[in-house]
Amino acid sequence: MPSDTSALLETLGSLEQLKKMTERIPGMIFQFHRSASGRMRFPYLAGSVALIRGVERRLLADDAHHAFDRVDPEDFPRLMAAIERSAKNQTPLATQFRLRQPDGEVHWIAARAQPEPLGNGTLWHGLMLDISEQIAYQAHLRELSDTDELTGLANRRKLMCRLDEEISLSNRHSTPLSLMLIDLDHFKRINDTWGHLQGDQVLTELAGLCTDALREEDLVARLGGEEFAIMLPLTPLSRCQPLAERLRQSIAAHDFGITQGRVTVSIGVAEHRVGESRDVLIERADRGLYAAKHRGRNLVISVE
Ligand SMILES: Nc1nc2c(ncn2[C@@H]2O[C@H](COP(=O)(O)OP(=O)(O)OP(=O)(O)O)[C@@H](O)[C@H]2O)c(=O)[nH]1
Repeated sequence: MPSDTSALLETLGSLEQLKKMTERIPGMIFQFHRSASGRMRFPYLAGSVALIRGVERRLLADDAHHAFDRVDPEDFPRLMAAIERSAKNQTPLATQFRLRQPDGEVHWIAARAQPEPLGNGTLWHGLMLDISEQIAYQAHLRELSDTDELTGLANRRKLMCRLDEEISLSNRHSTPLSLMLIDLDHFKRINDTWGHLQGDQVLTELAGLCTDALREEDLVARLGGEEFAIMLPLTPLSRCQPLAERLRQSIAAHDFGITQGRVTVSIGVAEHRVGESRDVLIERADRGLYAAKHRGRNLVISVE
């Protein structure tokens, strides 16, 4: 066989191998072009068809909007800004966005690409990867780090974050925001009499009672030990006080599986004052709680 024929066969072989490989990679390699007039297209696109299902590649070679139309509207401006920045500064494009599939399924895509200035615009060479699993895993980790293991309620960290958000809304719009601090009475005695496992059961049931008593917008959290907190957005003290009172009564009446009436709580309540810091709000609610304990427990005390 003449050597130029064998070289040609070798080249065809490696092209075939390259084609096979790009079809099997769990993502896409691409060239993306944006002209000086803003026209966008994918002159080259190879890889997993699952990434942009239902859009013909030859259409994308002519107009990238067939793919961009699928980008979540919340992510679209960020994606365009990243492209603009990369073209302007000639720095690598690195971004992620949600892409909707024809069946409504949403995938998170990470795109990385190197820009190359051309006379009539910019050509990027890059790859896209489906990172939905990593994003879901990160969300799961975040959920774990925000959750109290025993009761499944939000933990202190989560409460503090949400309080900061709600306080800033309350400051901006002068909307009411209330906070209850709840502490089990003589919980040590419950543990000592019935054992730690039964104590845990009481904490879990109490968490359920608090959650059942409130609206979805309210946040019930376990601060640690036998102390809980409830944040009530858009709720003034005049509404929070009777809610706390009702909750106190329902807990005192609940059968926890140990002698009825043995489980009670003390509750301190305070309403956020515009401009007040998170710590001061907590400190005022805590003062109410302390007073409730001091005056004999199984009480709700509001601090004006
Ligand atoms: N079962 C169980 N007990 C806990 C947990 N965390 C803290 N405790 C117990 O909660 C009890 C809290 O006791 P204290 O701080 O003395 O308060 P108290 O007995 O509730 O008394 P007052 O608050 O003054 O009414 C301690 O016995 C802790 O061991 C937990 O996760 N599970």
